[in-house]
Amino acid sequence: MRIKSEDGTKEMRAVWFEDGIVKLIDQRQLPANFEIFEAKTTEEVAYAIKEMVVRGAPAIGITAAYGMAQASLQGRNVDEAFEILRNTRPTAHDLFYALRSMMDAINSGEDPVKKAEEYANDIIGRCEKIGEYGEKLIKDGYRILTHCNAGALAVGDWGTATAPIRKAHRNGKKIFVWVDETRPRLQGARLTAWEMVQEGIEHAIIADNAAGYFMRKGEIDMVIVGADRITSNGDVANKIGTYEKAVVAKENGIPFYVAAPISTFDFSLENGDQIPIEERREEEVLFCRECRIAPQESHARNPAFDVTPAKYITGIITEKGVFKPEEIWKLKS
Ligand SMILES: CSC[C@@H](O)[C@@H](O)C(=O)COP(=O)(O)O
Repeated sequence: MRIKSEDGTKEMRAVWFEDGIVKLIDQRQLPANFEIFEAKTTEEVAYAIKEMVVRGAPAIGITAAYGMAQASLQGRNVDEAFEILRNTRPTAHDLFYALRSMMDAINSGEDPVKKAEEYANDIIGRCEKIGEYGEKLIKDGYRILTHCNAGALAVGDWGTATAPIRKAHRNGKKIFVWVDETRPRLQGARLTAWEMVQEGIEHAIIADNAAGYFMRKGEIDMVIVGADRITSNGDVANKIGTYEKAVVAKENGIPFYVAAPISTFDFSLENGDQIPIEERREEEVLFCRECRIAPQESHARNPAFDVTPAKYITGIITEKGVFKPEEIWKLKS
């Protein structure tokens, strides 16, 4: 269930650690080019996270875990590495969860490389479980909408929102996936569509503002998205545009599911208003790839995430089962 290399001969994860180097499929380049980015220092790992060479909450966490292992292997001050990596992207909870796990392990004398590898395997294993629980919600013939990329590239393997989709497809259910293009970085059109092609899953890319049209026409049976942070009351931060999909889904009586491992849950926050929302460079909106699409005089705003209130969410698919937002307190350890 890994990602296939460009020539289809090798299977790989979105991120791995080899010879002291953090290696990443450069997600900025897909699907046009398949290139591996090599991060040899903490600063380069931080750059890869910040500039979205790697993106998606669980994959960001795994990259940070390898970054900590690398820093420790290089004899670098791990507190300093922790700070550098912590200040890359503010919304995805997995980043902080991974950094804390690594610091605890390092402080208690565990082998950091082994720990980072265990961390990656654990998160990917959790996502496979999400696939098993989520698959049961998908009926034969379902047409499923997803937003952004919550696939293998966003985790390392399997994905969160795409794990149930992949399992359903593998189990022989006939499914169809509506892929939101996901402006401004086009994670849907570039990355989710690329993964659907790799898996041979029937799909169509739609403009971000087209989902409501298809919902009203009765052409969407369910929505599954990933999450960057989930708070105690079941509010969910995810890629900008998720909120409006959830509201329109509820209006049309379409079930709206969020898929995420427990590493994405932040029980220290009561509700979604407390989640720090990353605001990225205006150029991401003013340009489409290298081409400026807006007048030279215009400015833009670019929040990378929004918060979907719990009341719009039918269920949260985790490695421990499917929970209503008001039930997630049961997952608090
Ligand atoms: C399994 S990934 C879940 C989320 O991280 C994903 O839906 C998302 O919003 C990614 O945002 P990105 O800005 O591409 O890192």
